[in-house]
Amino acid sequence: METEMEPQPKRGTGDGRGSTVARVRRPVTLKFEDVVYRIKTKGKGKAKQGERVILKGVSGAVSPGEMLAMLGPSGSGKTTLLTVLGGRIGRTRLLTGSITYNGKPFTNSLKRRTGFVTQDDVLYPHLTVTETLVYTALLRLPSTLSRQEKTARAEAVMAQLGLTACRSSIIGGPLVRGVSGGERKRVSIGQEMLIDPSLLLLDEPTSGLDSTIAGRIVSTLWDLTKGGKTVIMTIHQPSSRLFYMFHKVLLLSDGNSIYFGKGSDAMDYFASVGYAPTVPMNPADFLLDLANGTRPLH
Ligand SMILES: Nc1ncnc2c1ncn2[C@@H]1O[C@H](COP(=O)(O)OP(=O)(O)OP(=O)(O)O)[C@@H](O)[C@H]1O
Repeated sequence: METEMEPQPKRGTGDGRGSTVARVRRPVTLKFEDVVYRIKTKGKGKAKQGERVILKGVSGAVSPGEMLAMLGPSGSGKTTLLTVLGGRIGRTRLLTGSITYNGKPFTNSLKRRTGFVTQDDVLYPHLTVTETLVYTALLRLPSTLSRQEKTARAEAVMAQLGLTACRSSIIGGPLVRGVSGGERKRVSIGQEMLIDPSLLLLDEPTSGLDSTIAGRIVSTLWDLTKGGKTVIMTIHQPSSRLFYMFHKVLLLSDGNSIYFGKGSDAMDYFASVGYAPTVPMNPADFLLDLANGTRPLH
């Protein structure tokens, strides 16, 4: 049976986190073109069922070694697009356009190499960080690997994500205090890292975290791209430091893509079409103002 395991990452030095030097064995180039997604809506009373267009012809591409951030106001379609790109919405008449992974449609083999971190983590509050990752490894990794190999994989992921210091702390929840929000998010990312995904999608991995912790998480994800992973995330309001870490940015406004390209080119592009801030500002804030239909500072 084929396993999806990659070589173990080498342990890093310095901050206790491992550096991701293992290359992805089967990198993924994702291209999406003119993606339209509709949902069915209920009419009031005797009114017939209608449809609402959530994504209105969105296009883009992301290559191995790149991190794509999807930005936009609340309700603009970021999570929906992430879910579509993660192969979690089946092809029906309601989803049209072309979405290819290395030139092919989403397959079961790709599903095994795809990690998806949802916005709301589902973790057991009474398990420790180590228990959470070891149990996930035992459940998710192929039976061709021994228990010892699976445990070693969990250990490697903990080192890679800087979780060693809190390895014996419980996760916690609303009623019982446990690890911090940033650590908790890293445990969720770790659960997906166990399968060593070629394609990693994350819904709001920094929401609710302060900018320093958010920065650490995005840096960790940036490190992952160096091994050839393809990383896509939705993000609400990144600081300018984070914004410039993204290789590509997709700005959504009411289901329309109003910018797709390098983060570092976004300001020049909008200046060239007549939209430039009159004082220096965080480019992400500027783009969100534009996506909200507010011309900043006017
Ligand atoms: N299954 C569904 N049923 C009803 N409405 C839906 C469904 N899926 C998405 N929507 C609507 O589509 C729009 C886009 O939702 P989506 O969650 O993708 O936005 P978002 O940009 O991720 O928002 P947020 O930043 O608030 O998470 C919203 O208006 C949402 O209510």
